[in-house]
Amino acid sequence: MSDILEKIVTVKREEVAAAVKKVSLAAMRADAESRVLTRDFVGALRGKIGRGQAAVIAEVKKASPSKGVLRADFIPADIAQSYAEGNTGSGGKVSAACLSVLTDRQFFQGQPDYLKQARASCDLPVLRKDFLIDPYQVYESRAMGADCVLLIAACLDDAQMRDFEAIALGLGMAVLVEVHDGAELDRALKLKTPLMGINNRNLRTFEVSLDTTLALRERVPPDRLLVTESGILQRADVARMRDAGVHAFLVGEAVMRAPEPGLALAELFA
Ligand SMILES: O=C(O)c1ccccc1NCC(=O)[C@H](O)[C@H](O)COP(=O)(O)O
Repeated sequence: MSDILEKIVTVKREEVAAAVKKVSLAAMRADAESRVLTRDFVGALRGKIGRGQAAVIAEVKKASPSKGVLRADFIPADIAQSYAEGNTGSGGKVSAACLSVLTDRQFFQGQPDYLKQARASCDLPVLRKDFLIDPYQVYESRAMGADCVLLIAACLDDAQMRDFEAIALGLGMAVLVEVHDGAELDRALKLKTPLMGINNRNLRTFEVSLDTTLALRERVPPDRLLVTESGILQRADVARMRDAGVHAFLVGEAVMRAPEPGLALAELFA
């Protein structure tokens, strides 16, 4: 595990230990199980692709470890609405299929309330973007309203990925499993989820290369839905991915830095 991941995981263990003291695992589980209405994350992505449109998971991210603060006027509800409404780029109307909301406080300046605010402001399914290392956080994700959780292969062993996936699916959530290399992809393909995220950002060096997706894409079977993550900054990046048969995107920085995120989305995916 890289230095930054090591630090993040250490903080997450501390956060979980503190959270369990306030709300027990049993109480968090009961809260999660009482929230039965999830929005269909996979269906939203497949729907866009079926209509020949880009399937975009648009991110609500105030800051990141690699780039610092991305946006000073950070109002999650407004940003989410802007993504959901979309805009008309030169190629027609474009809107997001889903949202991704950073809930990590220490490294991304996020918080669970941002997810709640973003979800309440629109009808898009929402990914909780955080570093899950304990089952407690999977229940917590549903309790805060998430429709999908992220499982990062670099942070989890096979048994954890399988167990966390089972909990998430049992709660009606989708699972986006994230990989960065072939060994992680092989492990991820043992899961049931169709959502395979290939992160173009090396979490150790922060170096971003779209070649990561291009190198791994042929190893993703056709029954899975490949999501290319990170580093999609300009229309040429989108075109490169489309030429390679990749139609689902997780995009943060490019749209978060723009004055009007929905307009930036439309221009990027026109
Ligand atoms: O964004 C970071 O600096 C980062 C650092 C360490 C671990 C994860 C990190 N980002 C999480 C993400 O996966 C991105 O927010 C997401 O893929 C969007 O990426 P981008 O479009 O490049 O903002």
